[in-house]
Amino acid sequence: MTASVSIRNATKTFGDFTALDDVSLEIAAGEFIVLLGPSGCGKTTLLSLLGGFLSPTRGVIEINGRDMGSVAPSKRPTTTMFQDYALFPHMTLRDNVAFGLKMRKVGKAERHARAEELLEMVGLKASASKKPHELSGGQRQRVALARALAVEPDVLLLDEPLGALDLKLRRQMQDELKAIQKRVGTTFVHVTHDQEEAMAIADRIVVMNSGKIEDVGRPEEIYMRPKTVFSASFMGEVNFIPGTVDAKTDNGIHINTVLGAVKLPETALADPAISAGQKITLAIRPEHFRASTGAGPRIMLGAAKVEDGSFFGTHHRAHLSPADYPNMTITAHMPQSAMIEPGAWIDLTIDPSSVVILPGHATPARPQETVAS
Ligand SMILES: Nc1ncnc2c1ncn2[C@@H]1O[C@H](COP(=O)(O)OP(=O)(O)OP(=O)(O)O)[C@@H](O)[C@H]1O
Repeated sequence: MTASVSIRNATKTFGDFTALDDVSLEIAAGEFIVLLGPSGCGKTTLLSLLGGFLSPTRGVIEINGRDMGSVAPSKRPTTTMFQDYALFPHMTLRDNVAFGLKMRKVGKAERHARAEELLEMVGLKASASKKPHELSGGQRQRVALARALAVEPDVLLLDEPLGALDLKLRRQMQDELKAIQKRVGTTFVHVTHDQEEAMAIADRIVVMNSGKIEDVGRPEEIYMRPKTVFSASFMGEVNFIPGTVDAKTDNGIHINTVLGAVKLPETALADPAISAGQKITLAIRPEHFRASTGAGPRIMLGAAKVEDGSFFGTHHRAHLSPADYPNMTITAHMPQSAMIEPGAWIDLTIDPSSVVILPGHATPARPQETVAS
């Protein structure tokens, strides 16, 4: 009913193009893994290697410790649910869900009982005798999920299964998908380019870029402690401040930035190997700025001028230009009570524990908007 997955040094080339480049990943039995990344980063290629629709050019795929190298897709303990989960239009929902069991020669009474059980789980038992055209998009998607689970795969592979749904339904289905996964305990590997979806459903998110894994972690780890500039910018909004490591001491990491010198705790390093003299980027989420001094440890980033601001109820969202580097735009969430008027000057401070020191320089000085739709 559930299985661990081991991907070791998997590479997939198409001619001289490398779609997947030396990817390794361990997935625990019963985990909900989300492969997240922009179009063309290799998510579907990786899923296809797991399902057996593609063979790796190099590397090994194991499911529950068994090498899948010579195992055909139909013989693998996996089922793939594609975005265009075509249900059979002439069949009832019951027969759609029972179809895989029929192919496996399971008797009618047993497969119908199992189909009804699964339809009940997805909230559609009362509609078992309906045909797919009588359903909404979300309901059809639930039938497709029940159908995929009917054959009891150890690993369910989902390729943008919610991509065809409108935003509201998609959010609702994300909650349902997560609840169902926890109930059945099957290992889910789910592909999406929607970072909110990844945050909502994943036990762990795998951030991919140009055929490589950039970052792996729980949603809060990826958001709060990203490992790379790409990962930080793909997951929500972030400000990048370029700098250089001046010195690493027992007392902290001394950094020169375009906004002045700062000292940060060692825990701020995304990679402990970052060393003195190296180019780095400070990543700061908009909600981690403070408008002025207050309780607790903080570092000053100097004065900044308010360019514009909007009131969001819980906070102001302001665009600021630092006095020391006016070409940079910083996006900051300021308290409700802050005086956010264009032209006003405020002191920018941050809690040092919220800053991440990333290796390398990010090219844009402007904050990265969320990439996902
Ligand atoms: N059969 C193929 N032949 C040649 N190139 C391919 C083939 N399949 C995929 N690619 C290329 O490999 C890269 C990765 O494709 P893949 O479908 O894995 O991306 P993806 O991350 O799933 O993107 P999307 O979100 O758009 O589906 C792309 O540049 C794609 O054009």
